[in-house]
Amino acid sequence: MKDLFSVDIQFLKGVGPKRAQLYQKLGVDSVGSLLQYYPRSYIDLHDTVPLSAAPFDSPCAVQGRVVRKLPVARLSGGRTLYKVLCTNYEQDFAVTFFNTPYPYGQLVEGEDYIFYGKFGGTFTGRQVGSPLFIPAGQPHDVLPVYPLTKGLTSKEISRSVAVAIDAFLAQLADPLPSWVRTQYDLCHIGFAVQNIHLPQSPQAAQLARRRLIFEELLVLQLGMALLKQRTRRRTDYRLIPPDLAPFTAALPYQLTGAQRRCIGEILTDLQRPQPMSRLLQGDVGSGKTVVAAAGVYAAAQNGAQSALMAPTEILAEQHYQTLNTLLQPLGITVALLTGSTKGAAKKALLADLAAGKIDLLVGTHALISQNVTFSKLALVVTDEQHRFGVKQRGALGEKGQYPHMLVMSATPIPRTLALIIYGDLDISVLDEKPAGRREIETFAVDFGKFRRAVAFAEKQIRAGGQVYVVCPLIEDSGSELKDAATAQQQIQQLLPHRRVGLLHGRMRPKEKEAVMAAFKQKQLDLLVSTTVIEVGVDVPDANLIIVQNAERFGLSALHQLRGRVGRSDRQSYCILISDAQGETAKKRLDAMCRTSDGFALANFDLELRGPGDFFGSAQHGLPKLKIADLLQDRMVLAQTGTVCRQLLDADPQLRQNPLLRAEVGRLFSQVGQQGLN
Ligand SMILES: Nc1ncnc2c1ncn2[C@@H]1O[C@H](COP(=O)(O)OP(=O)(O)OP(=O)(O)O)[C@@H](O)[C@H]1O
Repeated sequence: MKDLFSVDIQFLKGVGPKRAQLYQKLGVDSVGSLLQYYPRSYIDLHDTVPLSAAPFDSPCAVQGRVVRKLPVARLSGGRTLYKVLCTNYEQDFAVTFFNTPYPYGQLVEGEDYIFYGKFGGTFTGRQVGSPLFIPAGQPHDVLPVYPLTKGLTSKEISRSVAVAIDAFLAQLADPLPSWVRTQYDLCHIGFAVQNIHLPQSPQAAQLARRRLIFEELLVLQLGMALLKQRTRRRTDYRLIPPDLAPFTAALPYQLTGAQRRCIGEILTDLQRPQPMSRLLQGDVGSGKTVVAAAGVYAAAQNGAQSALMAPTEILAEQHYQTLNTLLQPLGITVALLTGSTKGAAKKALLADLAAGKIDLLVGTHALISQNVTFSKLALVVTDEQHRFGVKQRGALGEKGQYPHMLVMSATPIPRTLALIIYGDLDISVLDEKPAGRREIETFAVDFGKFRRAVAFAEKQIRAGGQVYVVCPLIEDSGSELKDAATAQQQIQQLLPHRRVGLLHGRMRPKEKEAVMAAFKQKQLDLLVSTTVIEVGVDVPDANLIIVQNAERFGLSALHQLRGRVGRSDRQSYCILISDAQGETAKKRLDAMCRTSDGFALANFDLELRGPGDFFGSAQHGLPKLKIADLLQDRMVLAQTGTVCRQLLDADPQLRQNPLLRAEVGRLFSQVGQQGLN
């Protein structure tokens, strides 16, 4: 469809500059992108009902003959009424349009049509306003319904699409090689485009859909594979593996088998001439940080620098503390750069960095700002990559000569999907928790038990533990939801002798850091917080987490929250407080009580909510798909994966498949990856 993407939509008959602006809002700027603007659903006009059976309050299809078109009536307020009298032989009905002469003009007296709309009015005088209609007996009796923007109706889009198909269908070249179509029984692009928009039958629409889904997933996988190839350039930092003995000897614990295996995989990558691109996937609390630290150690032993980017300041600060404690005794200089590093301190830090005096720079996305220059950046680690995505990952990578990249994620995703979502990465999995960890006991209770939960907290604190209380809101908003500030006061009243802290996202970074540090150093017994503590916070002595209004959190958030405890060999507990009666909420809380396996919970979440939230492209920085769904269409993914490999083996840069290559470029331009060379 290459050329059609350069044909401006405004020059399509019936569109013009004003409508073109509306189309822009839908992301449609060319004839090519219009043809890829697929319907959301279809109205099947096969199913007509007799008028007497048509409901008054929901739309349906009724067949009828136009008896008489009444003269145009001018109404008050400048409105115009176009009214047509029809019959379906047992009863008459009226069809009306306000201010829209076009459909009125299309109806012909004496002809039969199928009308689709809401048949209101009275029992004796049924009336349908602005219905969709087609001549009875027309082969296209399935009408597309498009996602709309204000000012553009589904019918208008359908009309523009029909014009585009009439004018350009013959010019459509198929991006899929013919052997792929034959082998996988896929229809030609021309048939697909025509039948996704104007299906001759529901079966034809199905064939079209399948083919377009196949093409889109293939293009996605090709793009990911090309990105991966790009990272397979030569790096300036082919490292010599260091002796890890001093590193492991300095640790306060033994590495788990999984940690050793993952460190091994990373060190092997670091020796290769191509830069590493690796995802380190591990459930909450599995000990990812120390694995990353081993990579940093290896780089530093080779005289090269590392960077670690965290999604929040709290996490950046925490990583800084952990890594500094771990690495500084080994002679490695660690520094922290966040949005709150300012003035002279920042200037000095940046100068040291550029002079190669800093071995590891930890920070937030401040690391990718322009004035940050490394002298020899060999390893880039990003934490919780779903908050960054493909684009930012690339930006940090550009600060060195193809440095090695390690991405840490706690999001449990089935391997087959991880391969797609992180298609540009190799994967290491930490599938073992540190020794001595016990199952976190989880209870779901109602608000009536709040005082008992606080009494239980007191018991844990007395035994040397620490407690989180998580609330969905910061301050009392007048709703019945528990807010953090009120909860802090209540708990302080119930436990006057305990030190109760408050942490929320609206506090200044310095204040947040101070509270977090106080909690870590056990100057606070109990921390009431909003979800700022959701990701990654590590306070090993914390062994109880109480979540208020637990129904307000999704399963993955609850799992992340619970992961804040159970990070030592202390028995840990999670109390989920909720009065919600809803089925889904109850099922979620039940699942939390049943298992603490992140993968099992993720699968259950998918069943409950559908894939939308979990695999939303916004989270992963993947391009937005137009027709395919990564979860529902995962069977197709297996096929496109095979084709992707076959195509690239024969033609690594897709030079012989320029149409496919152009499709890849277009899909990935959304995530800032134009030059997929
Ligand atoms: N092999 C080990 N033995 C004992 N404790 C360990 C081991 N590895 C890591 N830990 C400790 O376990 C805790 C969790 O480690 P870490 O913070 O790296 O987890 P994580 O994988 O980043 O988890 P999350 O995704 O929840 O942040 C830390 O307190 C860390 O010191």
